[in-house]
Amino acid sequence: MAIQQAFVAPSILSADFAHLADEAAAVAGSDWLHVDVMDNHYVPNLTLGLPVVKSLKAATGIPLDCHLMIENPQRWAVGYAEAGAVNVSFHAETTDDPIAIAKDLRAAGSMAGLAIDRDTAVEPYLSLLSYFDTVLIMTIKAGFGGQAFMPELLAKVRTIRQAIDLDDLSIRLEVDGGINADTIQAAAEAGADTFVAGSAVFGAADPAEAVRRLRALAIGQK
Ligand SMILES: O=C(CO)[C@H](O)[C@H](O)COP(=O)(O)O
Ligand SMILES: [Fe+2]
Repeated sequence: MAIQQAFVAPSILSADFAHLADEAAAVAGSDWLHVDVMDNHYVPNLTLGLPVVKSLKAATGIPLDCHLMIENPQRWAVGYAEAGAVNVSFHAETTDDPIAIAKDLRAAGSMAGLAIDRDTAVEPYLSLLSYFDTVLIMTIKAGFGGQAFMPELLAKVRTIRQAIDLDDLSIRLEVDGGINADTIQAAAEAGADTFVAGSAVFGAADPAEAVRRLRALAIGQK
């Protein structure tokens, strides 16, 4: 069944980490709140982990979309599901057994997400899609916010969209990196339905308005 509604997921990577509850409240109308977990191993950057996600879960009603940029996701991913995240994405590059992690995530009550980094092809994963509820295509190299969108990576979005539609799968197709008012329409046209935006939301004078504008652009209203 095709997903109809476009989701905008502000990334708290670009928020003020000393005031995360307030920052979440500033984007209360968002569909998901995107939480970038980085371990300084898979990516050369360090952000936050399970204790912060647990506290955020208690502080906001926005469903948490955890993007794990960490090694050894088989050890850690389920904890984020148990902490109440609606979706937990781990990187295909970090495991030899993505199916096992996906099954564990679903069993723990969250959606299972497969994230694909800039330099990774999607074709080897097409046969695994039924184990996943979301696919996150990086439109930058994972690791830092504020990077420029790479339109050539939308070819991967088109490939995944085709596979989802061919098999009538219920999968959210998420794009992450450099999404803003100038790039979101191209991502939507390629087939994305879920849009992560960090600097374009938390760098805006009015983050709530930025979310509304991005959603409207994604559904072609402006
Ligand atoms: O996963 C990420 C970085 O690895 C972030 O979600 C992403 O960078 C969002 O920030 P921006 O919209 O500023 O690019
Ligand atoms: Fe992310």
